[in-house]
Formats: sequence, structure tokens, C-alpha cells
Amino acid sequence: MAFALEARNLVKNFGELSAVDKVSFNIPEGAVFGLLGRNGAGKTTTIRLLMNIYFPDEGEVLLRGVNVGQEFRDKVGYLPEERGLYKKMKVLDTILFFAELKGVQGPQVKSKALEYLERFELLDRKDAKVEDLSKGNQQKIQFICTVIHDPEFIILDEPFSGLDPVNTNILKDIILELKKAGKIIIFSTHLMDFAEKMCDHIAIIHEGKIIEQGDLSELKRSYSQKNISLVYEGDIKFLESQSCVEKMEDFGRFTGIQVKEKEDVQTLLRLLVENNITVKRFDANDISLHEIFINLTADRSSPSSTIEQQEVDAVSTNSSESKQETLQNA
Ligand SMILES: Nc1ncnc2c1ncn2[C@@H]1O[C@H](COP(=O)(O)OP(=O)(O)OP(=O)(O)O)[C@@H](O)[C@H]1O
Repeated sequence: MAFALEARNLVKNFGELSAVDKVSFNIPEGAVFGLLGRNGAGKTTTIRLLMNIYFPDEGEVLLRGVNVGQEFRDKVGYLPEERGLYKKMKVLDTILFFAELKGVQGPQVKSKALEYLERFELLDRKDAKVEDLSKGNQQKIQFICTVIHDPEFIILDEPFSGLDPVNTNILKDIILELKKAGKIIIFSTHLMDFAEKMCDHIAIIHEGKIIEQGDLSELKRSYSQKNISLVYEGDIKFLESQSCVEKMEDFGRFTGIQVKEKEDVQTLLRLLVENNITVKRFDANDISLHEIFINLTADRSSPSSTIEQQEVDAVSTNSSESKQETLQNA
């Protein structure tokens, strides 16, 4: 079976650093594919290889079984990590300009642009200059510019970064509508909750290498044996010293627990009852993508790393680095 898009043994070195190291994955037709990884894992570099912005040192990208060429760019809407719009241009003009760059224009495109602006609650800003919009609102405009020409593939590098929860939801809904319309969507993120809700397929990249990938439901099934999600009231600290508990990540009211053997699930339940813990939810064989991600990526690096720390890192990285990505890439 030819996949919609295939990365085969991609390698990209920056001097001594192997930013992308023999990366392979397949993206089926109609999929929402999440490329997941911590800061600096190699997501953006991989996406730039897919987009042909970087030439790989080794490996290839196949579009439906054939080496990608220039024609792929015409099929893609690409939201780069470093956003770039003409600051002095007006909002609606900007969207129409990007549409024209991709070869579409006319009244239908304009009404689609207005429709998107309305969805993103920006219709009243259509004549404002881009520079007068907040960063989050500029990002929404850039997303509209990415999809206005109705591309078959939509590649989004960290699409949710900088958006508030309401706008994040609006964007999520629009992405899922695009999926329903048959688009192939590829996005990078380190936000596991969104990846879990949206992706059919994922690949986890860590220090330039793919360390896990596949159909998300199947992956979750294979990781979930011996796993329990518990919502509770009380003090469950005593569980840490129980021999049946392999690992536990406690969030106060919710905890993810991995027991040593499948049979230990019953022991755990008994211990909770004996210690007067109010069990509000006890899901055996359940594991979140967040837990899978932490288990796979935190174990391999500094033990003190947490997602929260990564998010702090993300903020400082974004503000201190200026990877220039220009309008030509859009
Ligand atoms: N142009 C470049 N020159 C040198 N090193 C680079 C370049 N681009 C990326 N790197 C390095 O390659 C590694 C992977 O970077 P990349 O931007 O792909 O990671 P990422 O997963 O997208 O990270 P983030 O989530 O922080 O954006 C990092 O160590 C980064 O510093």
C-alpha cells in the first residue's frame, strides 16, 4: 500500500549534531498525524525536511510512493514555527495575498476568508494592520493564510502555541473539519492532551530518533496493560512503598499507576479500599498519551525533566532564538 506521505531514513546533521537521525514514518491517507517530541527533539527539522526547505543528508520523502518534488509544495498548506506576515498589510488583504500566491483568487476566496475571520472572531479586524493585532490573533491570521487555498496536505508546526484555550478549541474544531473533508494533517506538538484527542497516528521523536510510532489506539492498547488511571480522594502516598507498584505519577486527585504484574491490579484495588481511599474512578488498562510520552522521553534524559519544565523552556527558546523563516516558505 502506498502511504500518502513517507519519510524514509531521513538524516540531517548540523556540524557534529545529528538533529534528525534515520527518521522513518508513514502517514496514511486521511490521517491526522502528530509528530511529538520535547524541545529540541528534531520536530521542526523533520518538518523542514518534509517541506524540502532542508535537503536531507540521507534519506528521502515519498509522496504516494514517488519521490517528492516541487509539485508537493503546491499541494501543501504550511504553518512554519516562526510565523511571518507583512506587518503593515491589512488583515483581509494579507489572506487574499497569500491565496493569490498559491494561485487562487476571486469572490469565492474572499467569502471563504471572511468566513474564517468570523470563525476566529476577527471579522471586525479585517481592515486592521497585522501589526496592530495581538500575537495570538496574528497566529490565527497565519493559519487562515495556510489553508485558504484548500490544500490537500496541511503541515502545522506547533499550531497551538500562543493561543488561549478558547482559540485553541476553535482551531482544533477547524482542523478536525478539514480532516473530515479528507485533508491529510501533520502537526508537531509537545502538548500531549491535544495530540491524544486529535491524532490517529503519532510518531515520538527524541534526540533526533523516532522512538515510538503507529496507530494511536493500538499504541495505547499495547502500553495499557498493567496501567491504572485513578481518580480519588484521600492520601495515597502509602502506595509508593507497596511492592505491587512499579511506577506512579500523582497529580493530587488523579494518578497514573503502573503495577508490576497484571494480577496486581486486584491487590491495588484492595489496598485502596483497606486504606479508606475514596475511589471516584478506577480504570484498569488505561494509559494516557501523556504518560506514554513521559515514560519514553523522561526516562532517557535528566530525571528531573517534566512537561512543565519543557513548557518553560519553550517560552524561553522561542523568545531567545530567532530561526528566520521567511514568507517564501509559506
Ligand atoms: N539551523 C540550525 N543550525 C544548527 N542547529 C540547529 C539548526 N536547527 C536546529 N538545530 C538544532 O537541532 C536540534 C533539533 O531542533 P528542532 O528545532 O528540530 O527541534 P524541535 O523539536 O522543533 O524543538 P522545539 O520544540 O523547541 O521547537 C536542536 O538541538 C537545535 O538546536
